[in-house]
Amino acid sequence: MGLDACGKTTMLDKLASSEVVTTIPTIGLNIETASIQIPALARSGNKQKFAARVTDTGGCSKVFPLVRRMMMDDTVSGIVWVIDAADGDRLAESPEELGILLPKLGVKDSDIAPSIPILILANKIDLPDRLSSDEIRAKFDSLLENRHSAYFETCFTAPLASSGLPEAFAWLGDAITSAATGGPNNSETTTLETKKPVEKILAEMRSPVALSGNLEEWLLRAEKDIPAETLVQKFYTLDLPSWDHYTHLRLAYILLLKFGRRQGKDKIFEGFKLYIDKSGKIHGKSFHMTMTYFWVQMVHLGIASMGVNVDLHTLKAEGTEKDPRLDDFRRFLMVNQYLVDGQLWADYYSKEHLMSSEAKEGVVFPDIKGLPDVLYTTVAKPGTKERDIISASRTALV
Ligand SMILES: Nc1nc2c(ncn2[C@@H]2O[C@H](COP(=O)(O)OP(=O)(O)OP(=O)(O)O)[C@@H](O)[C@H]2O)c(=O)[nH]1
Ligand SMILES: [Mg+2]
Repeated sequence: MGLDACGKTTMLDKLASSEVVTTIPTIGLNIETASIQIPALARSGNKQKFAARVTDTGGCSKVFPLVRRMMMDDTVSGIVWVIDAADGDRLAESPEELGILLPKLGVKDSDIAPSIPILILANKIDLPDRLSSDEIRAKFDSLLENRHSAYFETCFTAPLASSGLPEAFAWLGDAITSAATGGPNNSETTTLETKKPVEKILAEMRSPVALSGNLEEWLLRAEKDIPAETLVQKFYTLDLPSWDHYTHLRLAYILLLKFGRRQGKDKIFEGFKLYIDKSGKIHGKSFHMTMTYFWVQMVHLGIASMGVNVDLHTLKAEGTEKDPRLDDFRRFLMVNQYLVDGQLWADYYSKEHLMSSEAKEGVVFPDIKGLPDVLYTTVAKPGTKERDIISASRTALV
């Protein structure tokens, strides 16, 4: 459980099928239940499987009364509470909602350590504007005092092995077993610990194995995805099926090709800002100018790398037929595989620089290395990684 848009459905889809599928907000009383099996590490270090029946409730607090009722009738072995670590605006709301729920689980007196273990998952740690673990823990400390709980940092959009989930569910598995057998864990008070360092999760997310896993998922997704024009239409009617890195790149690809560099870039800036402000689906996020510019630049470079019939600076088609076509996103991904790395910005910008208010409100130059230049990319040998090509001259910010 957790507030809306924190990632519950993404997690469930991931655990149920081991692949991330497109999510739309789980609305109202749509309560989904699925069986999951997670490869987890037992406390002993041995590999084990965690199997469970899990219910995804949707984050809307209107469903909470129903959930509470369900929990009283049903057997609840453990609670997984998900937090959007990058949603600073709603961080206070999250423990409040959990606080409303906990007394309904049969334990009214908070100084009795309840036997139901609570797994707190701070999700979306891949996002640069995520809160620190200290900030998050501070909000939950008093609520979880004397309760059997643990805190883990996760990224549901990362491959399962590096998502932090196996370690987190290993803890939950042990905790549930101990609670059932009245073992030593039962009397354990709150242990808010990060079991896997964030740096490790982030490094693993960028490892060749993880990125090739992402690429495989994305290629499958691109094969079955809605047509480009439908996506654009949904973008303008504020009704996209998801708002993730894949969707951002696909929109940038389509808009740059459809309208050319200058107009396409403006449409991306204006459209993304409008979508974040008005769609009502994106909480706690505001438009980030430099980040958007960075990805526009990367997608522009990617299109240029396709060796196609367009002017490389303006992205205007030189022939009558546009090549590549708007629906060639799959080919675009195959040529520009490194773009599945949502942390690519970290090669160019330090987190402090990118997260400064100056960078959010206007475009700033990178502080680690210059952005690559379109012209350099076009002379690169096939197979050369874009990230290896460093432009000596700083790209004009237009
Ligand atoms: N960057 C990033 N995005 C994530 C992560 N986990 C989920 N998301 C995105 O967050 C958005 C919301 O995720 P959902 O799984 O729909 O959230 P939910 O909690 O089910 O939301 P409701 O159904 O509205 O309660 C989607 O666009 C996901 O792709 C993550 O670890 N990192
Ligand atoms: Mg959902």
